[in-house]
Amino acid sequence: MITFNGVTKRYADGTVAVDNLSLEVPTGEITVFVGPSGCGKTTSLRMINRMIDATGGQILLDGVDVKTIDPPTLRRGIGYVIQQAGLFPHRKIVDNVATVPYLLGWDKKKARARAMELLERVGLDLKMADRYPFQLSGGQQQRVGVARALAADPPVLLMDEPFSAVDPIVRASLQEELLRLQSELNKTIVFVTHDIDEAVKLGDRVAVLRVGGKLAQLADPATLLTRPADDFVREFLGRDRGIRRLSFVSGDGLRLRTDLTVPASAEVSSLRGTTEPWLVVVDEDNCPLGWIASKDLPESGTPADVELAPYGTFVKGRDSLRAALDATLLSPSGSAIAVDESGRVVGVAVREALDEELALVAGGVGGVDG
Ligand SMILES: Nc1ncnc2c1ncn2[C@@H]1O[C@H](COP(=O)(O)OP(=O)(O)OP(=O)(O)O)[C@@H](O)[C@H]1O
Repeated sequence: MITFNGVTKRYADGTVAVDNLSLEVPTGEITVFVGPSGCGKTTSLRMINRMIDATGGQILLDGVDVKTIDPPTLRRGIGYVIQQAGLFPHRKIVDNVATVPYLLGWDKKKARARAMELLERVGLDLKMADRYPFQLSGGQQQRVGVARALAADPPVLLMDEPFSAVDPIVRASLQEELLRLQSELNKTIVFVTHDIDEAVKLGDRVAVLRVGGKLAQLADPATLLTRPADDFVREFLGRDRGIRRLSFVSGDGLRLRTDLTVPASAEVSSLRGTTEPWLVVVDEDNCPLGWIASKDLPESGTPADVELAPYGTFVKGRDSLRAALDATLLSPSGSAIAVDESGRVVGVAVREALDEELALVAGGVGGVDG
């Protein structure tokens, strides 16, 4: 565990970048520092590995004041990832990743084997190993940066805006990759970003800082979105925090109907007279093909003869209520199709089911939070 105990950083010119910061970073979790530019996120992060020394208070690593540990020893147990990866341009990728093992005196073969294992782990093609950084895309370089930080298997990982220099799609995949890695590795991660969406996606806990390096709120994402501590946090979270909060509510509570599917090969005469306004047409594997309005059913033949309306799906057992709501908004029927991991229909959440669930969520919030 990392503990900030009344930590202050006053730079030589008098700027107070961090002011009496107290918080705990629990072992094996991702804690995100988020806040506007200049609020002291990077300074706070770098005081952990003593790239910057605090001018007041204490930072404890598993109960030991980091000031009592000499910086090289301290940093051996702390991986560090920065924006644009910060790779050595004149070293091959494999040697970049093996930097710390080399420094630790591992023999070259063992260090390179470890590097190759890590490249694979962060999802890079091993063909990249013998390239130089400039021969990789920004997203690939960022993966190398993560691999390098993990090379000596440090229990703590500091990440300073590691994904902010890549486009939104690559960024989303790097975030997914980090969550996947973390589910295997359980590192203690401190992650700095100015992007609140990234913070609530990645953080087990999110520390919102305000300019002057003061802690505005420390909470898990769902609590942060539901109960922002003050106007500053509320504004920083943005206007759609009610919707975003649904990302943290499972879609599993939705009541599903299983009587609304019809095979594409069905003889429609058997369906005429149905009182259901919309049905899901499925293929022979029970995967959805689209919605059909019962008023559009042909006189004879099959639903396959009709142009089907678009649909949205969510994966039961995995996706959030937000994904289910999104799925309803993609369907003229106003219902969301629930599928299993392989895309087969397991049921339909009709509008009333959504309403019931949303009412429960709103009820669960309770109290007045503005
Ligand atoms: N070496 C320095 N000397 C004086 N002031 C500094 C120094 N480094 C940072 N600062 C100031 O300390 C404050 C906090 O800076 P810091 O880089 O920690 O913020 P940040 O939240 O990481 O910002 P950003 O999101 O823009 O990177 C800022 O006002 C900055 O100008």
